[in-house]
Amino acid sequence: MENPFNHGPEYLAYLESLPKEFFLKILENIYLGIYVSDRDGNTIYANPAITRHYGKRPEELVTYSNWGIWQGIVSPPAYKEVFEKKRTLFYRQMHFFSKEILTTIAIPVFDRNQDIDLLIGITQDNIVKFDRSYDEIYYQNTAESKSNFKGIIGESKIYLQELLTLRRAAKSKTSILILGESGTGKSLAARYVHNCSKRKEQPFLEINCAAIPENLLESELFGYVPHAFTGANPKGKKGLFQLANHGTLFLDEIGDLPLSLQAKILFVLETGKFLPIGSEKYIEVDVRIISATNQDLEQLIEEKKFRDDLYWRINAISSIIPPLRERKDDIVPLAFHFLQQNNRENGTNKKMDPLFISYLLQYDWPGNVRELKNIIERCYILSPGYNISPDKFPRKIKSLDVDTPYESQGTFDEMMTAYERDIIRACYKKEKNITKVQKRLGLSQNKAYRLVKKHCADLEK
Ligand SMILES: Nc1ncnc2c1ncn2[C@@H]1O[C@H](COP(=O)(O)OP(=O)(O)OP(=O)(O)O)[C@@H](O)[C@H]1O
Repeated sequence: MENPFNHGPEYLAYLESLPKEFFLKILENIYLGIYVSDRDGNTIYANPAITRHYGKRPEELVTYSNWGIWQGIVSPPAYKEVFEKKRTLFYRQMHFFSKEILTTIAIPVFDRNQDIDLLIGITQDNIVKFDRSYDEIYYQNTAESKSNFKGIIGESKIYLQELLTLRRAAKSKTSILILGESGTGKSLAARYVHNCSKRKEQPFLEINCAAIPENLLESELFGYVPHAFTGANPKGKKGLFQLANHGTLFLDEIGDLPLSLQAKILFVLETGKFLPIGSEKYIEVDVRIISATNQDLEQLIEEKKFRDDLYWRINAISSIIPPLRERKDDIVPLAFHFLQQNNRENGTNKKMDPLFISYLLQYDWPGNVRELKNIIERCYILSPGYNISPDKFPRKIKSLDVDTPYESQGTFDEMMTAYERDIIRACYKKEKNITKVQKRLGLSQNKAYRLVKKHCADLEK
């Protein structure tokens, strides 16, 4: 048997073991019209569905010896051209008598000398009424469709459920607290709430409370009057609360908000007004607050670093965005989405190979969606060809794959040390404690201590 698809020997043997009746059953029952001509244009096979398209029964067709018969039936005829162009052709044809439009694919099959051996024609009429279309099914089950929000990707039940909660909460003015590990998509979720709300035409402003020093944070949030303090803009400055009036203000990393500002924010939330720095006149605002953090706020309350009254105010509704490792169904759609972004920006059409995808699914993604996005971008940039293959993965991801074809990365001892390092570091990052690493990996106390010291010195600081 010819093996143009380079099947492995086992699969090839399996195919050869299947009985002829099995293949006949498939061909005869397929709803698409199929016929096969030899290199001289003699029709050597036609399946029953072809009758629906061309009004001729298979036995009538195979007795004709020349593909020229099609010239009086469909226009334009495809088959002569396939012999000239020697490639698959896609045609829209019209049936002369019924005036129906047919979609036809004419596929040349080559012999060892690259001459056309057979020609396969596949024909489909366009009158088929689809019971369901892929787009419809796919779209119904994705975050983009459920959310009406372009660029939010997800198919896992737990993620879609979280988006549903947020969408419902968006309808009111209630404060929302979004929790989740870093990189899970909390900021994106905040935007999503805004877009689902009546405020979507109004401003959406965000500030990262951890990234700005306390004194600047206050003037960013509340603004100041002219000459409020030395170094201030003489014209004064409007704060985010004022700029976001009628819209949404997103307070990212709210766990890092200094206590003094927590009191001020609580006041705005309770009264709907605030004093800009240096002013004695309250400004009234109507702002929806969404906050996010990856810290444990209840723990911060116990440590007296976060006010519990503010906590209850911002937490009218809370949503926990699950880490990516708990919603593996989202990994592939997200990866495709990020790859498409890169393809679009660069006018390319790179594809991920199946091994690449299996690596994606095996990894734990401690940096969540952000890490996935970065890895896809990195692999996209580093893969020069059409195919994105996993050899561009960072070693920490590759080391998880036990089925990787062997490729030498040094001596046996060097590879074992690298492997040991990956395991210990991954475990220590997760457990953050030597005793837990010891238990998790079933090590002796001494060995756990020695390995963590050896491989995780930088993580211990
Ligand atoms: N469901 C999603 N669909 C598409 N892109 C996503 C999704 N979730 C996250 N991203 C992308 O992943 C990156 C990280 O998301 P985002 O900044 O919202 O995370 P975060 O939880 O707010 O992170 P941090 O805690 O560090 O502030 C962003 O580029 C974001 O657009």
